[in-house]
Amino acid sequence: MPATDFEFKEKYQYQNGFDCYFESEAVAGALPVAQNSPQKPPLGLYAEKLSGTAFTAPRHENKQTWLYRILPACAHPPFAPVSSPSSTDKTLHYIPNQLRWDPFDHSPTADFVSGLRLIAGAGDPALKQGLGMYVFAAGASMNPRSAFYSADGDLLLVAQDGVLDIRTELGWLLVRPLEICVIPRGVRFQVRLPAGPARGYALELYQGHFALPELGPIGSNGLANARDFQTPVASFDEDFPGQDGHGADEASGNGESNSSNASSGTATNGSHGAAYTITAKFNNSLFATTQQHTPFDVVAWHGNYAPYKYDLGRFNTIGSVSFDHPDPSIFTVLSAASDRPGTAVADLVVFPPRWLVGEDTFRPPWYHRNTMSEFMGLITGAYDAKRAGAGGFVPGGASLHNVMSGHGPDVASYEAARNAELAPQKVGAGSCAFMFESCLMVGVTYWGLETCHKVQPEYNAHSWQGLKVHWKRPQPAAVPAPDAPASGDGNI
Ligand SMILES: O=C(O)Cc1cc(O)ccc1O
Ligand SMILES: [Fe+2]
Repeated sequence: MPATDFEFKEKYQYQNGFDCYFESEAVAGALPVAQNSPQKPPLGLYAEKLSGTAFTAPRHENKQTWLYRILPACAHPPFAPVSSPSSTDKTLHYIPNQLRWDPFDHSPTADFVSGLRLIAGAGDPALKQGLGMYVFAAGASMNPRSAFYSADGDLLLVAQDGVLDIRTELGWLLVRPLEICVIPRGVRFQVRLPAGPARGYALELYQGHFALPELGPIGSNGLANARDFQTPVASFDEDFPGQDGHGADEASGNGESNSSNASSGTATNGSHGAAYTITAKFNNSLFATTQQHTPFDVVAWHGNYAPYKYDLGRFNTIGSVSFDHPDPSIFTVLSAASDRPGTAVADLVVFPPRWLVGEDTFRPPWYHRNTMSEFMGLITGAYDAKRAGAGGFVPGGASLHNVMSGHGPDVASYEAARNAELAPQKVGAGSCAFMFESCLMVGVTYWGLETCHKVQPEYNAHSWQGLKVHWKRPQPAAVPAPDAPASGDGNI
């Protein structure tokens, strides 16, 4: 059901900034003053610390959030394994072929968790190394009495089709196509679909966290600006069957009541009955437990380990205004560093609408082989240098150009760009492609190679087998006289 204006304002409130130390309380006075863990936290809440880095990580990397909640997260029976395709299909197959996928199917029945498919990855969540690349397709909201978290890593979601209404322990995020969000490792969340089926891409970062890329000589603004990242405000439910939450020394907060969630409201008695299911992704297997109380009971929080969203339309695109096609690193939105400076385990790169003005320049991406692997998706529109339409690079589809796998414009794009008149040209109007780029070699799951039935077998043949030979053997030239002037073939 679409949110009314009133619901919209109440529910989706954000704090602006990237990697800030935020604080938010849904009930005034819920945050303790000048300390984190008083003997009795305000309003009878429990204090719970959520660590995103080792306690002793350097201050500039340290990430943690203090949650003030009605019951701590540990209050649940043991988890039990859940059989699911994602728990079994995690063997990665390493092949050098260029791969492209037709748009992945929508799913009428799956919710976000059952509709999340590992397509490719590298490393090992148990070692906290590497990353997973996913597509998701959901036709149903998650049960309002359910929550999901991943112990494997921070989850970056790229909405491609449909709207994601995401309830997290720390508040609500509305994520629409052309927006992305990051849910940190461990944060429990629930995905609802207020506008029908949703489809998108996800990257799970098994190590470290995303940061904004260095700007170097660009200066202090540009690319994704820090103030455009948005983190939710605290929001909570009260549903604690069999518990009297109104002890003599405790005040009851006014829970934010969400009209689309039958379980929410201000009731603190056991009238609802049904249990909440918590599903955990742990070493790429799913486990579930049930508990009688809502997991969305965080009344206040403070810290710098929190979900956030970003509208890709706010990206400040920078490019060459003289000649040559620059490296795509100028399009980096977020970057997760490896141990080597400047070498990312995962970059999120976008290709937004932009002007191309390069003189005497082959304007599309050059042919190249990259020591990094490149997984690309298309949110909307068309990508320059790749065929659009059926059998091409299509919204909702994907491509993978692995370590040192050659790629570049297809024949038609090459010939067109080679002969194009080089007037200023706007490319990608109304379109947005993105890339997950990684320094790691990426393996593909059986689902990605076979079960999804989306691999385009003719991708290489249709793209590059027809490339023409333009080579012309030079005729022997007269040797220039030793006192002839320099050619002066610079750009001035
Ligand atoms: O391969 C691709 O399409 C992505 C890409 C784009 C670009 O502008 C330069 C290099 C690159 O890998
Ligand atoms: Fe590339």
